Amino acid sequence: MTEITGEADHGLPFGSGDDDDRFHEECGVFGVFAHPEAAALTALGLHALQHRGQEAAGIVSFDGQQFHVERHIGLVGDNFAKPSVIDRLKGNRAIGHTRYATTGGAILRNVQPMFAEFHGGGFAVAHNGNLTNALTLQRQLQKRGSIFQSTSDTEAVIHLTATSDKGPLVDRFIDALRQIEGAYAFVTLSEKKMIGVRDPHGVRPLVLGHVDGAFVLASETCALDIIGGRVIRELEPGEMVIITEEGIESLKPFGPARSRFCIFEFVYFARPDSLIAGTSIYSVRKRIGRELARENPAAADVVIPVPDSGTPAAMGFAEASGLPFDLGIIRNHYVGRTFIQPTDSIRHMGVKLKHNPNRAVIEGKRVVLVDDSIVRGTTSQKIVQMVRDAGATEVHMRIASPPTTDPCFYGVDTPEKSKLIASRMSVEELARFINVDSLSFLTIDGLYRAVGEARRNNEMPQYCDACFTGEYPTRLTDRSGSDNVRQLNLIAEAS
Ligand SMILES: O=P(O)(O)OC[C@H]1O[C@H](OP(=O)(O)OP(=O)(O)O)[C@H](O)[C@@H]1O
Ligand SMILES: NC(=O)CC[C@H](N)C(=O)O
Ligand code: SF4
Ligand SMILES: [Mg+2]
Repeated sequence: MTEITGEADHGLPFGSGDDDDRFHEECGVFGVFAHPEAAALTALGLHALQHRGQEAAGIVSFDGQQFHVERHIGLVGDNFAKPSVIDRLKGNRAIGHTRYATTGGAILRNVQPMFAEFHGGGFAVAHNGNLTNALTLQRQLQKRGSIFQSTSDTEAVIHLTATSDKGPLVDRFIDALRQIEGAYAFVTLSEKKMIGVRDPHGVRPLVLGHVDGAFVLASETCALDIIGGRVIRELEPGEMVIITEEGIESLKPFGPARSRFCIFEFVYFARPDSLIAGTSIYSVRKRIGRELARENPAAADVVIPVPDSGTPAAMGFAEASGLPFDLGIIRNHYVGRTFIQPTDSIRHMGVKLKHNPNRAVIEGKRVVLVDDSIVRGTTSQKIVQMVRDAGATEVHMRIASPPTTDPCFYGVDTPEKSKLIASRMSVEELARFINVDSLSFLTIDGLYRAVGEARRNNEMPQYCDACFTGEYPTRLTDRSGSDNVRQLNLIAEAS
């Protein structure tokens, strides 16, 4: 996992430099406007969004005169639970962020919300997503004199907004958004406004809600639940909402684009108790498991999830196949992510620390193991060995998504293509590698069926599924440009 303090920032446009090659969470954004407990509610909202990013968290508030900024490496609960911290975040409006880095290392100066003093006032920005032309923009801006304070992609938006020749802040922000490519859900705070906006394809989620009559923006509905708030609706792809003392206004600043929401949110990222398009993620995951069982049945005695992420799909699998479901692997919840060090030997040990077999339900059984995805194959290899050592007579692995063959450039930290095991091996080779009696993945159409479509529309896919298909919904300018995108930063830095 990421070494947080004292880490040299590699400055790469993609990937945080994290040497643990999983599909990691992305980021969580939250904001509340015109509520006397704005900072406390934001801390709670971020706590509910902790699963989306555990490296760092930050809150920016505004008290009518001044902005207050608290940004920390580490978990929300470790940094924002103390009343003294919340007391420093004065004001009745606040925005917050939980980060898992995708561009720029996990160091303090990349922690969000980012904040800048513009001509005309302060501007704070919280971003979930990743820009695919950030490095290209950064170079152009630097040639024009911009001095970047971080190595995060998000900062380009601040410079583009600051240097725009348009008039009011909203127009300058829109001007900036029209120049960026990639995926984003932004929540911003200026002296008079809180703005929420989703990219034209709506790759990343953002919901609008309210609590005690105050407007709230959040990545997921679970962040509204924790504060006793209510969902109003999801922002539409390409929609911007502007919240002021006077109320709320909705704009569509971009041309028409097809919705391409991230299908992996259903598979893994979002919390199971969150709703997307009114449907619970938990129920979609169970449907995914049912599809998986229909497509890939297994002659076995028991269905066992790889916790936590494989659990709802395993329940669906058991239901559709008529096999008993049992907790054959117990997960230790006290193995924090930062506890696992980024060396190969200790990474393997990390998996052992996290999962332990429950021999009582495994011994002498033909086991179906269900997990949501195989990224590098480390988890599967270890878990299968564990289950065999605990006395399973056969092990059949069923994966609740198609093979992950391509990296995500939209806000999920993924290993490069060559490290994605499914891009290098056929299913048969992979089955041998992880040492199972059989291995199957859900088909892409099976996944689309589980999210409520008849099948994938191959001409115009309804979702972003690029990590399974290699078909990216936006340009990847930094990757295709002539510049060497892997140029390193000149400074190594400590937080
Ligand atoms: O093939 P690998 O590279 O080993 O990665 C795949 C595993 O990583 C994720 O789980 P993770 O352990 O990160 O978290 P979880 O507890 O939320 O499932 C995912 O759910 C798989 O179980
Ligand atoms: N995972 C994310 O959404 C990260 C947001 C942004 N790209 C960053 O690295 O800070
Ligand atoms: S590439 Fe995969 S993880 Fe990334 S946004 Fe698309 S579907 Fe989601
Ligand atoms: Mg998992």
